[in-house]
Amino acid sequence: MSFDIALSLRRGERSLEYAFTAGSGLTALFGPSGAGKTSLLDAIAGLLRPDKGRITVGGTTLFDSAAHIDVKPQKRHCGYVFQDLRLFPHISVRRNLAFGRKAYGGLDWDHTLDLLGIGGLLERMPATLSGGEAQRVAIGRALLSTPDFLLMDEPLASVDAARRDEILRLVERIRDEMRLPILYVSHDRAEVERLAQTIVPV
Ligand SMILES: Nc1ncnc2c1ncn2[C@@H]1O[C@H](COP(=O)(O)OP(=O)(O)OP(=O)(O)O)[C@@H](O)[C@H]1O
Repeated sequence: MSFDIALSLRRGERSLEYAFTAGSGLTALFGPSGAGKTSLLDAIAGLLRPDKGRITVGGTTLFDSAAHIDVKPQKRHCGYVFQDLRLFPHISVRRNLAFGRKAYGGLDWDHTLDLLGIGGLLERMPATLSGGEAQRVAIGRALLSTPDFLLMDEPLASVDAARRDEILRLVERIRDEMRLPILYVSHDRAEVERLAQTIVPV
């Protein structure tokens, strides 16, 4: 089982509830703006504490209020591609990618740069990148930390129509070659139907 989730959390006045299980491959969280997709990703990454419930990813329990389990964010081994990317603006692409990278036993650097087509961007600063380039660097940073699973929050949000298909094909390659559990947020039905093994309406 990739994801086994049953939890409730509060955001301001709102109470959000989630319950689903998903097998291997890519699982899409699909729903309108404000439905609570990002909040769930934050809870799985350990950035937001649920009121109660359970989060199990790839057989590892990350949070279980009944059993008093709450694994620290840095111990969850999660690659998170944020909706707003959050590249560090003051350091080069190379240093952004090196951040959090495993020194030994990590993903192969050259292969990852090749896969993402970002080898030529290493000395650039994030502010000089196009939306699609910045998106690929953010995905690269998440992958190079050699995560146990990936959280991707609308990775096509800052990508123009011409680059859309390129990033979609990239996500398909990551899904098929790396075989990580992936939780992928989108509000685009065609995108979700193309990519996902499991679709979870939120
Ligand atoms: N810091 C906060 N304080 C109070 N309410 C919040 C906060 N962050 C989010 N919310 C509310 O929680 C709900 C879920 O927000 P969330 O960002 O998870 O939705 P989403 O489905 O990811 O939306 P989008 O597709 O627009 O990114 C929304 O109603 C939002 O207004």
